[in-house]
Amino acid sequence: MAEKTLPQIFKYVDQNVDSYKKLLKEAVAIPSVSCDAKYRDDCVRMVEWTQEKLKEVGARTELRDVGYQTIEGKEIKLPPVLVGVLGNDPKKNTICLYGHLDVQPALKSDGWETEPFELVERDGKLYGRGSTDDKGPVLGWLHAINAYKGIGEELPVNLKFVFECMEESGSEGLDALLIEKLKPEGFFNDVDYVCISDNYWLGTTKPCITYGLRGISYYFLEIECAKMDLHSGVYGGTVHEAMTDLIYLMNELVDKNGKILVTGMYDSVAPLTEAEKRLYTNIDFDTEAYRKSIAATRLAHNGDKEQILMHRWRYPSLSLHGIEGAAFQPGAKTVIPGKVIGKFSVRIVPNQEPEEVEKLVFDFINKKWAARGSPNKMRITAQSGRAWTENPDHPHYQAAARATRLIYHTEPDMSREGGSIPVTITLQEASGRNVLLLPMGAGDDMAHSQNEKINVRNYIEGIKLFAAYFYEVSKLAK
Ligand SMILES: NCC(=O)N[C@@H](Cc1c[nH]cn1)C(=O)O
Ligand SMILES: [Zn+2]
Ligand SMILES: [Zn+2]
Repeated sequence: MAEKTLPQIFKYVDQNVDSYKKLLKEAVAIPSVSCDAKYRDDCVRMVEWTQEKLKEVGARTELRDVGYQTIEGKEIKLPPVLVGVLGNDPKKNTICLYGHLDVQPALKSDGWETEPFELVERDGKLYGRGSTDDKGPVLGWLHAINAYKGIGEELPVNLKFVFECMEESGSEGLDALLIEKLKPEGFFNDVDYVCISDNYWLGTTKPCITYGLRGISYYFLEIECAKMDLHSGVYGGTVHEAMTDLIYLMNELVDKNGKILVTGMYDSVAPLTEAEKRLYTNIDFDTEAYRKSIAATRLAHNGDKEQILMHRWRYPSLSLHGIEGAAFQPGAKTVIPGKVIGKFSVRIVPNQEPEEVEKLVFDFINKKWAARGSPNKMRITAQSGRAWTENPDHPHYQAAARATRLIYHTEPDMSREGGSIPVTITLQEASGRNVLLLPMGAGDDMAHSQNEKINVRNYIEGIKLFAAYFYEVSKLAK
């Protein structure tokens, strides 16, 4: 590949900004919300739409069936997984790219300034659900491939794709597809590296490359006191209320400083070594900017940088997410909910196994429930995914760092991330190869939140970064 290829690609990308925005607008307009069965057809539509785009860049694609999920006793078909292959030159390195096409729910009434499923450009930012998590990055890969084609240059690597539409809901069916089908079929045989772009820079100016993720153990805690909702003027004072029991249990889980109260939760957390402790000192992270960007009054751990990073990356945290069945709509509704489902999760960390964490939480809740002596019905279920870490001293990381320096003219931080991408460790095990997370978006993109956005700069420079990453990986020894 000629010396001037990358500069030509960068120029091509700059000339095609409008078409990249247009495609992201189309993708965001498909409300592929995976956690709500009523959007299941949109999830399928999103997978099929992406399949067409993958075909347009020349990939061989197939939609793999991953069966059904059970929601409230009903069997619902899971969206298919989009699997693709582009190139099979044995002289070239092969990268397996993973991304997800589903999104978290969003309603304008949640507090969005504009319609969440309509991509809107304002002040150099593209607002819309999925813009940064993860539709922008997935399209970024396709645009980077297209840019090579656009300047008439052969792609310097072979690519394999795994794009799913259930990541935000525990990646149901994906592990089985990878381990029981794709691996035995030889899909990973020629894979040399795995790359995922589904996380963010730590701050807003400095790029990073990510070598660790927390896992997640998500709980549904259901309490039922009656077969229907009740008038509190008629039944209040005469029944043991489900909501009262639920609030009691949820309040037992974590203290006001965020310390998890579930017995044994910290026992198997990997011990902090002196060498690891030193790593946090050099990370470029402005806790005050982080605090201000969310308008929080005060951060935990007195806002100490090292402690904040450690509690995002290497210690478990427990969050209370919501209560299904509670009267959350505006207005003074005087109902006693008949059944409520409390939702909370534990972000789990290296050395903690999901089964072990689930047992600790179940035992703790059962003990508290027995002590409460409530006559109501209680049920707790969980879905979990493991934590992941990788060796950042690998040539793969050096290649990604060279690509990043070329685009952003600065040394990227080697970071870990507090969020979870359950399939990462499965891809690491199935391929036996080095896995790397190459984020496109910035730390203030507000994924999962109101007014999710991606900066135009991150989207466009991210496309160039992906193209440069292909080039750098192509130079690694076979
Ligand atoms: N971008 C990754 C991401 O947001 N992952 C989710 C995964 C999830 C959601 N529910 C269960 N797992 C996350 O919340 O980290
Ligand atoms: Zn994501
Ligand atoms: Zn997400």
